[in-house]
Amino acid sequence: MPRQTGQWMRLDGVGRRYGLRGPWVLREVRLDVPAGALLRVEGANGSGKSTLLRLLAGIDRPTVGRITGRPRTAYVPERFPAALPFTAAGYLTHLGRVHGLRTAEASGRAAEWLARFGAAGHARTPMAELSKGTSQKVAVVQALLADPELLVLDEAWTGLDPAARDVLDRAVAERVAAGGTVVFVDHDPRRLAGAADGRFRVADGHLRPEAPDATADAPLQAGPRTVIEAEGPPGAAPPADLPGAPDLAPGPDGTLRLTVPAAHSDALLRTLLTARPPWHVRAVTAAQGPGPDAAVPGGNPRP
Ligand SMILES: Nc1ncnc2c1ncn2[C@@H]1O[C@H](COP(=O)(O)OP(=O)(O)OP(=O)(O)O)[C@@H](O)[C@H]1O
Repeated sequence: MPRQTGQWMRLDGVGRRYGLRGPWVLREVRLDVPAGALLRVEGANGSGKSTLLRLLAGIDRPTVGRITGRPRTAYVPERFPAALPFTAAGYLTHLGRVHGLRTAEASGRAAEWLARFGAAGHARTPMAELSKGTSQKVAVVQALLADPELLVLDEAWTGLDPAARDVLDRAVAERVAAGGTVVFVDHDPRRLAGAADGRFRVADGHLRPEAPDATADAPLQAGPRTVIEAEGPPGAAPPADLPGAPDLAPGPDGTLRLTVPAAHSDALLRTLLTARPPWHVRAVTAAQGPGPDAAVPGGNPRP
């Protein structure tokens, strides 16, 4: 997909209440959604996060106010309707066509994405027979299938196994790197920590910007670390100013192994994937063994 520039969606004076006399769940929401951004929405249970995401996804309308500038949008709902009369591949191909893909393209992409999420073996399983985790993979794949400009993820990682969560992290980084925008809610505060361009909190019906991602700060040099195996163009040095000051070491088959605090892994992935020319990410795994106290820093200085 060509890189998007300057495409915005705007929420202006948006309010939502359910029923004529229901309480206002959201009031006077004003939000500019820029192209090429990763935005996180936080808030207590029942504060209105899903309500906001449904408005952003375009599957619900504001009671008052205006939403302008709708990009091509895909959405992973908090609850995915699993009991649909399709096989997984049949459903995804159908959805791909709804998103404007030709049948062969839709079924090819469905197969690729199912394989990437480790669910290729379930392509022909009826949706109603899928496990919860596989059903969630299908929910995620239907949204990724057609390279949406705006991807709205409501707790999309919940129910995925760790490998699939990593795949989704990477897919999000790729979407943003390609100029798309991703808006997400997740109960895990470490989800894509350090990578978000903006954080917002829903409280008392209002949406307010939060301070820049505090989790990107130095204390997260301690804690879990992620190993990224990446392959660059032949003979190329790694991009300058790698986020998270990764430790660098040769990996298998001519790859470079970058070990970074987990909180910085998405920002690092994004830097690698958007390098010119881009680096290819071969594997992303959790680091084994002792943390950074025992590691020898050998990477770039922190930006
Ligand atoms: N379809 C609906 N009809 C009536 N009330 C609704 C509907 N959807 C949400 N609500 C109410 O709106 C409020 C906000 O709900 P919402 O699901 O948006 O919150 P949330 O922040 O996503 O919650 P959680 O973190 O528990 O998922 C709640 O009081 C909820 O009961």
